[in-house]
This record gives sequence, structure tokens and C-alpha cells, in this order.
Amino acid sequence: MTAVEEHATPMGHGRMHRKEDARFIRGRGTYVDDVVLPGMLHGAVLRSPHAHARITGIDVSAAKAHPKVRAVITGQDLAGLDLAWMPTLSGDVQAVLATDKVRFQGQEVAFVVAEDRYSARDALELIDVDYEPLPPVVDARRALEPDAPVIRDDLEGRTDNHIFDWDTGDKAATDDVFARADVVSTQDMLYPRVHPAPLETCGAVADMDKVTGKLTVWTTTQAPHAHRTLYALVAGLPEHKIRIISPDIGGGFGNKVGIYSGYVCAVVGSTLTGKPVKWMEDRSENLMSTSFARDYHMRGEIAATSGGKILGLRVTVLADHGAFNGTAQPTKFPAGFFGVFTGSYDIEAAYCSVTGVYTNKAPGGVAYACSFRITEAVYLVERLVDVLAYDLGMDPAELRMRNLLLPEQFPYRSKTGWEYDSGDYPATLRTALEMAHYDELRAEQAAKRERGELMGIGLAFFTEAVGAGPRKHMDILGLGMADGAELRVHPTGKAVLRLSCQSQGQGHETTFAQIVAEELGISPEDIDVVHGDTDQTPFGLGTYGSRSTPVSGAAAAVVARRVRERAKIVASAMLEVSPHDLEWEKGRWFVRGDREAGRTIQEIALAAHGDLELPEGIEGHLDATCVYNPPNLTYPFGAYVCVVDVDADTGQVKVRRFVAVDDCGVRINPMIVEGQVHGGLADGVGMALMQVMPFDEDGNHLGGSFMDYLLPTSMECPSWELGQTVTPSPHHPIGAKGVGESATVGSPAAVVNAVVDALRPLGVRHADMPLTPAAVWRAAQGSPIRTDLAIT
Ligand code: PCD
Ligand SMILES: [Cu+]
Repeated sequence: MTAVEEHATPMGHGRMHRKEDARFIRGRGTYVDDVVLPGMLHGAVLRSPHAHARITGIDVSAAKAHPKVRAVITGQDLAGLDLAWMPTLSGDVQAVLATDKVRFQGQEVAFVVAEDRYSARDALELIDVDYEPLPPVVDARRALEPDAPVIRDDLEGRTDNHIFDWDTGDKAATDDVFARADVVSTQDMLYPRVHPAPLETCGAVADMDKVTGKLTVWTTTQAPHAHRTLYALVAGLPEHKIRIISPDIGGGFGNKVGIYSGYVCAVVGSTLTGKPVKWMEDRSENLMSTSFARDYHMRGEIAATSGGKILGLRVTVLADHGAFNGTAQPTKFPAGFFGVFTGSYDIEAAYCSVTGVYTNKAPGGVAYACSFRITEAVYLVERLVDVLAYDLGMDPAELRMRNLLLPEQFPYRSKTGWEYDSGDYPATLRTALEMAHYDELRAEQAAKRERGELMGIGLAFFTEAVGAGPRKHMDILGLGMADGAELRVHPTGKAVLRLSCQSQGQGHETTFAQIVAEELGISPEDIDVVHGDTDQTPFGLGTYGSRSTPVSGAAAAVVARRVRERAKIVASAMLEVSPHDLEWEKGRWFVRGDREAGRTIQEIALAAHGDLELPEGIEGHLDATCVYNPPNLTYPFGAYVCVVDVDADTGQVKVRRFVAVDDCGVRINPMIVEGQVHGGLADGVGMALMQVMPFDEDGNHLGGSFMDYLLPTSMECPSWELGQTVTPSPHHPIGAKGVGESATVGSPAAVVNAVVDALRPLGVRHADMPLTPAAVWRAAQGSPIRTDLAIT
């Protein structure tokens, strides 16, 4: 491709530089912390030093006496306003500011509003809280022991730490398959507690205008409309008296789906003081208290014939949800979409049960680059397949190839009830193996093993289910998961597309303009995408679970097609022919059989706003709206191959190569898709090799900075080798599937499988993440490998 082509603007789908980058690379983005309002005050949160303690008294008098302090808010103050507790995304309640007890280290206890950020922080030190420490529950496995302290004694009648039991699949059929299997491989594994860790932390600027009675909140949210409705419910205000603005967002990764105490406190602070209040958390606050992801203790069993045909899967999970069940997921799915744990394989039966428990840790359970627990599901099955390969003495690529679903099985109904829309899995795996030169890699590995060198090759094949709704099955707190879109074409033929979703770096301003461009033949440069402001956009559930392309993207295509149909009628009036005689080519309607007689979309737009006499029943203007309720999820998939070298003396793992073949159906902007995959692969290396949110026995959080909680950099990442196959989604208007989370979902298993494969000569069959040098070194010394940081 020449430089000119690379930079040309496609009239629709294709590689195109991101429209938003013009401001980002000049440092001209506007993030929440860039919002400065006249008279704005600053809030700071006092946090609990204890993981579990009763509050016996709070004295705020010294803080209130600080000359720059305007207000100090405690849980008791909020209780007076009936705001001490707020609903969580999983139908639990969560303390906004603690009243009775603190239930995790870092929990919000008081909120100070002062004239500047420094004074607010200084005044926190002046607050005197009397705590009566209680024994904490740190390990999920201890949470259900009869003598475990009851964390949620605020809930009436609660006598233990049990949250829910959920199961899926056919237990009897699965037991039957296991009874007649030649081989059963069992493995316990932990998906450690990790954190989305976006570079921008969470925050809000709340402005309650006493005159108009309107509340405006600039806030880090991935779901502006859902937040507005929640505030409306909690505060008893009508939605139109609340405006949520989500400006530029510095990464979300699920961390910005929920509502945090600091946001609510900023709103209360503004209401009390009559001034705008900004609250912006720092890095430690973000890592300690604002969400987490995973924390699944899993036992997997896989049944197979001795010839390597997988028959069934049986799984039990203990899910650590922290002190409040704030997990973000559709209401009917307490374990998210973990039900897709049967993965990409043609099996006879499957069953899983999940038990959720409270512990004295931060709440959250966000879908960090994961469509609601799919990352855990994919990791589980891909590790199990490798364990089975180990036990059978079979090549993991061959074992996968023998069991993958075949193209003719689609649409495929899984044994746990999911309908996979489309795929050609063997072709994708074959592409990845060819790109990796798999056979040569195995030969190289054999030679290295002769010399005592540790080289590993790891595979993962994943299927995701992304793009929630349909609203019949999926809602969040009763709000159906459908998305609105509005498209207006101006008289000059330029257009504005209004969306309910909100990008956090994914490039929606570019790709959504491209979707409309493809349908209407208006240049993406001439289409402005408006999102992230509830006053300016239609209702919809927001951006997470890779749902923007599957849902809002479909809505954008549908509104554009509606506009195209209106344009057809206008064109028929202009050309004085019947609409039935018109044919569309990108950008214009013309008379069938007479290419010259036609009108461009721009000419039509002008006419639609002009004095042209329009046919009966057609109003002027060129615009349309739609609400898109997806008929099904989309099922992107991919095959990954990772090559590592392990230094037996230091335990250091070097990811030498990574081949990723992704199939997300039709790619709107291949350059953006590749960027999404790059980011997710780095995430995977991070989780596999270095990340865990550790706690000590007292519930002290040990990962409160980027010195402790490590982010992968380019130094730890190889030059990614990307490939693709394209299997369009049959039910999506443009055949696209989501891709934003694919690589984060698929890559940890590939990396771990590679490291375990490298350690195979030492008899290692499984190892839990993160595979830090210390953990790997111990394994290389012959001690059983265990996660050195997570409590196990
Ligand atoms: N086929 C296709 C697909 C897709 N695409 C593109 O790509 C992107 C993405 O998409 P999606 O898949 O649809 O997704 P969304 O929804 O948009 O987004 C979301 C995601 O996204 C991802 N990625 C990213 N990136 C960035 N930069 N940042 C961020 O933050 C982030 N995050 C992450 C996450 S995590 Mo969750 O929230 O956890 O649930 S979910 C998520 C966009 O732009 C679109 O358009 C294309 O082109 N094509
Ligand atoms: Cu958006």
C-alpha cells in the first residue's frame, strides 16, 4: 500500500486514521480532570485503614474548623438524606459512606469538600474515627466456613457470607459422559484478582444548579444513560433534570461501568455547598477501592476418549465478589456469561456450578476486557484442553483440531444453551499454525530440550459472546440492553450521528462515521459522531462487553439505511419517476437503465430541505432514528500461538513470538481492529506474567501502586504477528462482531500454556497466574509451582 492510499479517507469501511487523534496527539483532549468551573470546590475521600472493623465514633469537628473546608460529609449525614447506601449493578446495596462497619481496606468513610484539593486532603487527617477491628475474611474458601465472621450483617437475616449459587448445563448427562470416559483430567486453577487499571483514574465534577434545579455531572462513565437513570432513581429527580457528560475518557476497560461513592459524594457536596465539586481519585485509590476483576477459584474436569475426542466438561467455581456484590452483568446472569465455558469444541455434555461469596475486599467484579466472565471461561477451558493433551501425551494443536466445531455446525447451540452465530474454526487455527510455522517450532523445541533449554509453545482457541442484549434476556438493573441512534443529514449533505455509547479510546468518532459512510456514501470526514452527553443523545446502555459495534454499530447502519430509503423517495420526486425504478450505488440514487439520470445524497439532502414538492406522506428533512435490539449476541473467535523462552536460572519468561488470528466478522476499520488486538495481547501478557491484586492475612491491600501492580510495557511484548479470517455475523446488519476484548480474553491462556509447555521437561502440568520469575524459578527448581503473591 502506498503512503497516499494509507492516508486516503475510505468512503466507508477500510483503513483510516482516527479522527479523534488530531486532538489527542496535540494534548487537546478534554478529560474530566480538565473540567474547571467558576467557584469549583474539591472533594477528597477518607478511607478505612482496616479490612473489617466496627465504627464506634467519628469526630469531624477539627476538619470542619479548617479554614478552607466548606463541608464534611459522613455516613450519618447521608443516612439523614437516605443516601448512605446505593444500589449496585447486581441488585445488592453498597455503602456510599460507611455507617456501621467498614468492610474492606480503602472503603469510603467520609468526604471533605474544600476550596482546593490540597486542603481537602489535609483536612482528611483531622477526622478522628474510632474503629473496633474485627477479624477479616480474606480467602474466599474460608468465607463459607461456619465460624467465618459475617461480613454483611447490614442485610437482614444474613448469617453467612454466601451470595448466590448458580448452575448451567445438564448435570445428569454430564455425569453419565464422565462415567463412560476413558480419561478424566482434573485441574484446580485460580484466575487471580486483577484490576483494569486505566491510565485515567475515576472522577466526577458535579454541578447542582439551585436555580434551574438541574444537575450536571461530568464523569468517567462508560454508560452515561444508565448512570443518569440510576441517579434519577436514587435522587428522585426526573431524567431531564440530570445531564451526564462523559467527555474524553482515558481508558475504561470495565472500570468505568459502575457508580462509585466519590461520584455520589460529589453530587451531595455540590447540593450542600451550592458550588460545583470535583472529585478525582489518585492511583492508589483507584487500585485499592475502585473495582477489581476475576478472582475465580475454579475446578475443571474434562472427559475424553483415549483417542482424544473430548466428551464433556464439569466445572465448579468459587467466586470472590468482595464486600458488596457490585459485579457488572446482565441481571439473569449472576456468573456473567461464564456459561460459554464449553469453548469452541463439539462436546456431548457440560455442567457447571458457581457459588458467589462475600469477602473483606473491594467490591466490583467488573468485566475487565471481558464480556462478563468470558475471560475466566476461556482461560479455564483452554488450560483444561492443554492438561488433557499432557495426560494423553498428545500434541495440543492436534487435540484442538480434532475437537473444534465444524463450519457446517453453525448456527451452533452449545450444551449450555448459547447460539453461536457463525464460524470456520479449523480454518482459523490452520492459519495461525501456518503463520507460526508450528512444525518448525516443535522441531526447534525438541532440539533445545536436548540441550536442556526451556522453550515453550502455547496455543489458545477462543470463542466469545459479545454484544448484549437481546433485551428479552438481558438487562442491567431492569434496563433492557438495546441502543438508540439518530442520524440527521444537513441541507449541505453533511451529517450528525448521535449515539448512546461512549468510546474510551476505541475510536468511535471514526468507525461509526465509517459505518454511515458505507451506507450513504457521505465521507466519514463529513459525519460528526456525538456521544457521551445524555442531553444530546438517545437512550442506550453504553460501551462495555464489546457491545458498541454489535448493538450501536447495528443501530448506526439501520438509521443510515432508513435515511437512504427516505432519500429514495425524495429522489423519485426530483427525477419524477417511481421509487421502484430507482437503484442505489454508494452515494446516489439513479434511474434503472439510465445511469446518467441520478441524484447524489448531497443533492437529495438539499432538495429535502428545499421547496421541492414531496410525495404524500413524506415530510421534509433527511433524518431517522432507531432503537436496535440485537436478535442474538455475536460470537467472535480466534486462534493464538505464543512462543516463550524461559531462563531456568532466573525464572525470567521472554515472550519471543505471538501470532494472533482474529475473526470478528467484517472489519469496519482494520487499523483500529489491529490496535484493539495489540492492546489486548499486552493485557494478556500482563495478567499471565505479572499481575495480581494481593492481600495479606489481615486484608491489607498490597497492590496500591504501579510499583506493586505491574503493567506490561513494550519491553515485555514481542512484535505482534497478526492474521485474520472473516466470517460475517449472519444477524448483524453489516456482518460485524465485537473485537475490543478478544485479545485480552484469548491471550492469557496462550501465554500460560506456553510457559507450562516450556517447563514440561521438569514435570510441570499446570501453573497459576501470574508466572512471575520467582514462581517460575521455584518450578524450575522442582518445587510445586504456586502463585507467590495471591493467598492460596
Ligand atoms: N468488526 C469490527 C469490530 C470493531 N471495530 C472497531 O473496534 C473498536 C472496538 O469495538 P467493539 O468490539 O465493538 O468494542 P466497544 O464496545 O467499542 O469497546 C468496548 C471494549 O473496548 C476495549 N478496547 C479499548 N480500547 C481502548 N483504547 N480503551 C479502552 O478502555 C478499551 N476498553 C476495552 C473494553 S474492556 Mo469492557 O469495558 O471491560 O466490558 S468492553 C471493551 C471500535 O472502534 C469498533 O468500531 C471494527 O472496526 N470492526
Ligand atoms: Cu460511542
